[in-house]
Amino acid sequence: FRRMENKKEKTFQFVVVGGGIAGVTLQCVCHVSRTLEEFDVEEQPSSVLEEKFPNLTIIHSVVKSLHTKSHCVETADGRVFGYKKLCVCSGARPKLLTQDNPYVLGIRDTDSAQEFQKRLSKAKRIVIVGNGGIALELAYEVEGCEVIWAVKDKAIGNTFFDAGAAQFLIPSLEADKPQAAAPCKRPRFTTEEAAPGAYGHGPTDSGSALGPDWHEGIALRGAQEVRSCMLEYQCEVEKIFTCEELHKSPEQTLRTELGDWPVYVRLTNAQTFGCDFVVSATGVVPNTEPFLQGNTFVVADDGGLQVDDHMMTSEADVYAAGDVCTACWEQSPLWQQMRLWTQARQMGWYAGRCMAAHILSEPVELDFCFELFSHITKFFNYKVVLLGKFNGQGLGPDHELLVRCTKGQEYVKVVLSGGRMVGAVLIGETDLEETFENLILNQMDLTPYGEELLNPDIDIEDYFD
Ligand SMILES: Cc1cc2nc3c(=O)[nH]c(=O)nc-3n(C[C@H](O)[C@H](O)[C@H](O)COP(=O)(O)OP(=O)(O)OC[C@H]3O[C@@H](n4cnc5c(N)ncnc54)[C@H](O)[C@@H]3O)c2cc1C
Ligand SMILES: NC(=O)C1=CN([C@@H]2O[C@H](COP(=O)(O)OP(=O)(O)OC[C@H]3O[C@@H](n4cnc5c(N)ncnc54)[C@H](OP(=O)(O)O)[C@@H]3O)[C@@H](O)[C@H]2O)C=CC1
Repeated sequence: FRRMENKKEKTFQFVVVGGGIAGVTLQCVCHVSRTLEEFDVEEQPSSVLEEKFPNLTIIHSVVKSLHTKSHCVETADGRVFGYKKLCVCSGARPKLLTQDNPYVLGIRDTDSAQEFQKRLSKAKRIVIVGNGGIALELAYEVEGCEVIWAVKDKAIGNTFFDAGAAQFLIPSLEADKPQAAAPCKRPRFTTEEAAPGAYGHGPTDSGSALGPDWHEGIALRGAQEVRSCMLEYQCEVEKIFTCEELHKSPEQTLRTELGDWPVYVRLTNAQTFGCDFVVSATGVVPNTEPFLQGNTFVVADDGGLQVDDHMMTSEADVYAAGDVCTACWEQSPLWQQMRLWTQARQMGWYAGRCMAAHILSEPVELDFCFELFSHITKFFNYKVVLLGKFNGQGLGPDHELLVRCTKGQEYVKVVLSGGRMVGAVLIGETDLEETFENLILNQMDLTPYGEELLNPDIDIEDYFD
């Protein structure tokens, strides 16, 4: 304890670990409705930020260890900084199918996206494993390459929607893609030359996570003329093996059938595919190791640091926000945590408010943004809005669904519980997000409207105005 005390170079009121939330600048927050927001994110040189905020000091180094008892952090270059309040925003890293296999890639930050792009440019066939955000994006975006997409479930996109929505989206995988859209106006991410030991090049080995439109600035093109996507449903990876291993196999016919590839993937449905490489799009693990070791943080089942309704961890004066934490407060019946940019921003902002309020001994209430889950994104070139318990999460059989679908145009699903709207999935330009958000928030009894609620001839926005 005394050794650390003596080593402290300086003690700050607030210390934030991680440049995802702390280091990005919100340039333009555009409120789509009360809880839905779209925003641009711009990476800026730290000198610009320090000039703009004279109370801010940016230290380019990996935090190697945290000493909660002596309230200090030690960086990879041996510097020690004290804190009054600390917020851990160290994000997450891909939960890969297998570690240290050069043929298995994960995508998280600019470096890993560039590595993927480089490998893809020479690839004729890739296997994508996973059924969440990254797999959905890649299966649609990758051009000039044969894609085998292995999913555990009966339908695509299980983390974001149900089988009905998946069915609506599937034709887009098979169809020719629309002409390239107008270039996206959001600023692109670039990798700055970082000092040795700075995050992204040090022991944590990863930069900040990518976000919306990450693939629009880079060509995701393989070495074939055409693209194709073949889906393998309800299967997992049984084994990944190299061509050397295959050649040792006594089964001559298998070797001939599979052809020559650098790597092979055997799935649990007894299918084996050769490919140039495998993308493991199988979720994330919160970045708590190794720098939080030696403390007594209470960790949730998903590996995140448990935080309460003031974003406080189990260690005194240590807060956490974003992908690294797991929300363990009594949650609103209409909200759930998902490791998304939107929630990382909201949590970071709210943690900052709580830290300041605690220093000033002021009360602070759980922010309104945690009342209702809302996410706006794009899949297969469709706008996708998810509200509340959009997949009937945690509702058991006690809920009703209303669906309206126009092929190639829109998919609207409403989740009702006890006659009240508790969730919705809106795909396409439905223009319903604001009205539905209000109906979910005000919990109006919608029983009298029955299926008319989704009658396309009724201007619902006008009706409930
Ligand atoms: C390919 C991809 C596409 C995505 N698309 C979307 C999307 O369209 N919409 C959406 O809402 N979300 C999206 N996400 C998810 C979103 O990017 C994350 O949820 C969000 O960025 C998490 O923010 P964060 O600040 O918690 O973590 P991160 O952005 O990962 O930031 C953590 C930071 O901490 C630093 N760090 C870690 N350990 C240390 C240490 N010991 N010392 C110092 N620094 C450290 C890291 O270098 C990093 O800079 C996407 C993610 C990926 C990978
Ligand atoms: N547009 C957006 O909003 C986007 C958001 N993101 C975010 O970025 C992060 C990383 O994305 P991603 O990696 O796609 O993570 P996700 O959590 O979105 O999806 C992971 C998927 O992999 C499945 N899975 C987990 N383990 C295995 C396994 N061993 N074998 C086969 N499948 C497995 C999961 O199934 P199960 O759920 O059953 O465990 C789930 O379908 C996520 O937080 C995601 O939300 C990423 C891209 C776009």
